[in-house]
Amino acid sequence: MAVEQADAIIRVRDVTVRFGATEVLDKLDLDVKRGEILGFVGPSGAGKSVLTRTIIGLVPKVSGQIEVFGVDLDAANAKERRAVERRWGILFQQGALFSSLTVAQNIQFPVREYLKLSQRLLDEITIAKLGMVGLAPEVADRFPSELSGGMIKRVALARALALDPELVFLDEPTSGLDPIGAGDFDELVRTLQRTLGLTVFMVTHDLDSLHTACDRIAVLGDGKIIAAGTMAEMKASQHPWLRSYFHGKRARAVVGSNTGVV
Ligand SMILES: Nc1ncnc2c1ncn2[C@@H]1O[C@H](COP(=O)(O)OP(=O)(O)OP(=O)(O)O)[C@@H](O)[C@H]1O
Repeated sequence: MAVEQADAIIRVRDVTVRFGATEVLDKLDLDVKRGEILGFVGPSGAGKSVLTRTIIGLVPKVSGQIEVFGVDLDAANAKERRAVERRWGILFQQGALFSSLTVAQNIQFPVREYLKLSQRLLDEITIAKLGMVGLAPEVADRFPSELSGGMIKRVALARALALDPELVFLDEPTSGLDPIGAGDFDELVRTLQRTLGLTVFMVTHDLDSLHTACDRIAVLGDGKIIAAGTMAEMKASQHPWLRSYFHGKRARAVVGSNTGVV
């Protein structure tokens, strides 16, 4: 395998996705590198969730190729595909916990799907994952309706980490959280990425997250990646959408708060 390919955990090439006559992704190319947190931004409705869902196989593409961990997911047989899926974790928008299951049952759900383990071991894994995301063991027996929004996000992250993935997809993980809760969550993602060596693909609208958590940013517009690079590169871009996003009123507020300037 070429070095270049080995370093791209996700490799998207020439991917087109349509719903009826509407083309959402148009021959899109994107690499997500090993060990990075990639922030994926773009206007509302641009297709960020669609790309995420296409990569994980929930949305069919018209054409193009997607490799994850060097495996072409179209060419893979069911067993090979399952082996790839076993190596990633997903936190969907809104947390998406099963409301009729306890926190423990939610976290154990993906583990049961792939592994046959004793209940004792499953309970140990649950407590360990809750600890990783900063939650006490007592939370295990609660139902999602008994949790705050921030706790739901943390439990959803614990579930995404249940199988010790190398790659995690986070779809707007800080949406609905207050700025302090969102900041804490960004810090948690950053710490986990560093300590576990995770690669993170994060769809976000949160400028704070882009500043504090992401190594690189990719911007989606008109069905393609219109820019990809560091925050400094995004800020230097003359592209109109990037200029208004990274230099607009909200962006100035974020930069101000990051530097302690009010
Ligand atoms: N299953 C579907 N059937 C038809 N159209 C769809 C489907 N899923 C998404 N779309 C359309 O694809 C476009 C992109 O949607 P998507 O949810 O990916 O946007 P997004 O960039 O994630 O937006 P947001 O930032 O608001 O979450 C939208 O126009 C949406 O209506």
